[in-house]
Amino acid sequence: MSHQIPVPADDAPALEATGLGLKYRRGWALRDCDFRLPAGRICGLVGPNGAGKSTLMALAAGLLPPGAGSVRVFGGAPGSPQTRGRVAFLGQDKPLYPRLTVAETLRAGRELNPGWDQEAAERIVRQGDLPMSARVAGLTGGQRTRVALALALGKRPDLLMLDEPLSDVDPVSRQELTGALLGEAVENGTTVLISSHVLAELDGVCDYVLVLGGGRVRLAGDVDELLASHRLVVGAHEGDGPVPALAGHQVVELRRTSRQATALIRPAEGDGIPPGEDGWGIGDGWDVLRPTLEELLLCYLRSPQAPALLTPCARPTPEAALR
Ligand SMILES: Nc1ncnc2c1ncn2[C@@H]1O[C@H](COP(=O)(O)OP(=O)(O)OP(=O)(O)O)[C@@H](O)[C@H]1O
Repeated sequence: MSHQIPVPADDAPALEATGLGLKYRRGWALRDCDFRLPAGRICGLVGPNGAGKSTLMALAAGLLPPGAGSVRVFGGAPGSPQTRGRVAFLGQDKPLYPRLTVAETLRAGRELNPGWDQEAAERIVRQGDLPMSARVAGLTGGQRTRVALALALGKRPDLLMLDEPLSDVDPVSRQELTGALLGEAVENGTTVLISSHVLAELDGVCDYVLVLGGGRVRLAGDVDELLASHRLVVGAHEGDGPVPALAGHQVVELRRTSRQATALIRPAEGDGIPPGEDGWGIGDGWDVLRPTLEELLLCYLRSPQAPALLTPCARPTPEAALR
């Protein structure tokens, strides 16, 4: 089926939040969140339980009104007629009608969504060997997830938000579905925001990350820029005192054994990337390694006190703050 990809009138980011917050009775679920997700990126949303990931997605989907600040979706208000058709959100509960068959579920998707892509939706269902005639009520949790994903992709959204979508899917199907999802996203220029606790699965998949902790943004930006502006350093060091080799750097995390210290560091000032691979000035006897995305994320998750870092493309524009 032909589908015209809506081209934004300007280069509005897929998501832009300024001072975004939401408070429940027990306290702030999300607070003072500033970040920007440019269109076309595959962004991993990471954080410990209760960090605010689902809350952020619900706000961006227009399911909850912000308690403070704002979030814009392609420059518009979440849930508004301007943005509703461009966004698909798959929450953790994956609501489907149990009495409908898979075919009837996809037909409902077609009737409700003007830009419906039947081929894409059927492809996802068929790859799981799911009979179109099967009733949703008789499907396993993983099979329901597949149907829910087919519905979300069939909508051909410009922004696809997936809240731990594959938690009940077996490892082989998980890998296959991730590949299919990304294939569709890259082909259509879809922006994807995907939350997951499986950090290894985000490596090689995401080109952007957003890390939340305690309802606040801890880390946000382009994966290559973030990896380039951090180093894992490993060297001999005894005792609990300061590690002289790390002076002049921002230490995100420092772990010690009796004879060795391992640290994730970044430049002390701003977000500058030291010039060249040997520009870190750590000194002889230390291994200076580029971290993997999983290592970088784990270090930030283990060190909630580390100062937040947003790469330049992840910072909201000054105009956004005035809206
Ligand atoms: N409906 C609600 N009523 C009251 N508090 C809520 C509600 N939903 C979420 N919260 C609280 O808001 C905070 C953020 O929750 P949220 O579900 O957004 O976190 P999360 O990062 O998605 O967690 P998880 O990884 O466990 O899914 C938590 O402290 C949670 O207890």
